[in-house]
Amino acid sequence: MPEKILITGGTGMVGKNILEHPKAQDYEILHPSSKELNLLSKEQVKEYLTKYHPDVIIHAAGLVGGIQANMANPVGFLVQNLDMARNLIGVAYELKIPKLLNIASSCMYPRRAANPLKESMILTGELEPTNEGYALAKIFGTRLCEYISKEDTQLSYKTLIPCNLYGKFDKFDPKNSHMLPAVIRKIDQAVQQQNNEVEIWGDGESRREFMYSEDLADFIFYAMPRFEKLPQNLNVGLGFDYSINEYYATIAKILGYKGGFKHDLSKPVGMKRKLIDNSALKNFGWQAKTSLEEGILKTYQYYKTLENDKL
Ligand SMILES: NC(=O)C1=CN([C@@H]2O[C@H](COP(=O)(O)OP(=O)(O)OC[C@H]3O[C@@H](n4cnc5c(N)ncnc54)[C@H](OP(=O)(O)O)[C@@H]3O)[C@@H](O)[C@H]2O)C=CC1
Ligand SMILES: C[C@H]1O[C@H](OP(=O)(O)OP(=O)(O)OC[C@H]2O[C@@H](n3cnc4c(=O)[nH]c(N)nc43)[C@H](O)[C@@H]2O)[C@@H](O)[C@@H](O)C1=O
Repeated sequence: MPEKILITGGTGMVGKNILEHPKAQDYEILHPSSKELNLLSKEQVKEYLTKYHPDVIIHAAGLVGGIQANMANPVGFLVQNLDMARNLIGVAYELKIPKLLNIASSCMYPRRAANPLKESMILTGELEPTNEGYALAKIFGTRLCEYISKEDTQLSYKTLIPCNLYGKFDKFDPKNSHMLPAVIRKIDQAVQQQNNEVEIWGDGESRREFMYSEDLADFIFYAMPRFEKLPQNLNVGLGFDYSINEYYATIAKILGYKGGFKHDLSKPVGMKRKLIDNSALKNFGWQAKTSLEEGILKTYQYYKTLENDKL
């Protein structure tokens, strides 16, 4: 019998990349949308998990957005993400679901911690204010998994800490999107409209580590048969980063934009740098395969398939 996996967030970017991965066929996968299973309702979570009792849960659901969405709605980002984690992880624990993989984020590292950010640095300092609510919820889920795995050794609840992600099924609208899809949209529009100036938020000197989402899906299927060996908390990133200016320049090259750039210093910039340490990931025996250029091209091709009303 194949292992039965429940994926939350199966309609999102990470979830869809997991479901599209060739190794998904080796498992029986349940992937309810939020309409079928609203994680904000403890009753629904209990009913669903009691009915289906999966062997593994991959928690990839959340309220997710870029810096501006986080700043505009800190209450939602804190409360919804915390409630989803509390209901899902809490009920899984009550029902003794054996394995759970919680997806956190590099946002939960302290804003002033030295880079590269090691797993041991969680809760060692003040958080970045632009996404503090979201980070607190992610820390809550991460610690809850740690406590459960310690308290009941029959249960193995682990956390992955990905860097920024991008790829197919990303969000491209300027209010909610992360930097990379936002820039693909901006530069594509400039090319289409023959504009010669694109605006960069901030001075462009901040640095980010962006991994192609398909690579995270690949890591998850690498980790599944090795679940017991997976560290309690594991950074999943590339081991290198680029400045925001470099991302704009690379996207411009791939999309054929020849115009200039202007920095808007009134826009939020967030963390100066959040490069995660990938030594434990390397020891675990995996590394990302997609180059930035290849990932941008594939994401751009996906973007061009979207109808205007889906942007
Ligand atoms: N994108 C990124 O850069 C990064 C993401 N992460 C983490 O990865 C995970 C996935 O992110 P990503 O795929 O980008 O996010 P998306 O915004 O693309 O997808 C979010 C998913 O969460 C689901 N969801 C939202 N609210 C609920 C709810 N109340 N009940 C059930 N499901 C709900 C949505 O379902 P529906 O559509 O049916 O409402 C959707 O499937 C998140 O935990 C995120 O924090 C970590 C680091 C970086
Ligand atoms: C992974 C992590 O990602 C989020 O944090 P973030 O990395 O700060 O978010 P971001 O991708 O939106 O921005 C990255 C950088 O890029 C700069 N930037 C330039 N120009 C644009 C631009 O046009 N749009 C955006 N959004 N940013 C821009 C922007 O000023 C910033 O310096 C968390 O909220 C949270 O969601 C989370 O988990």
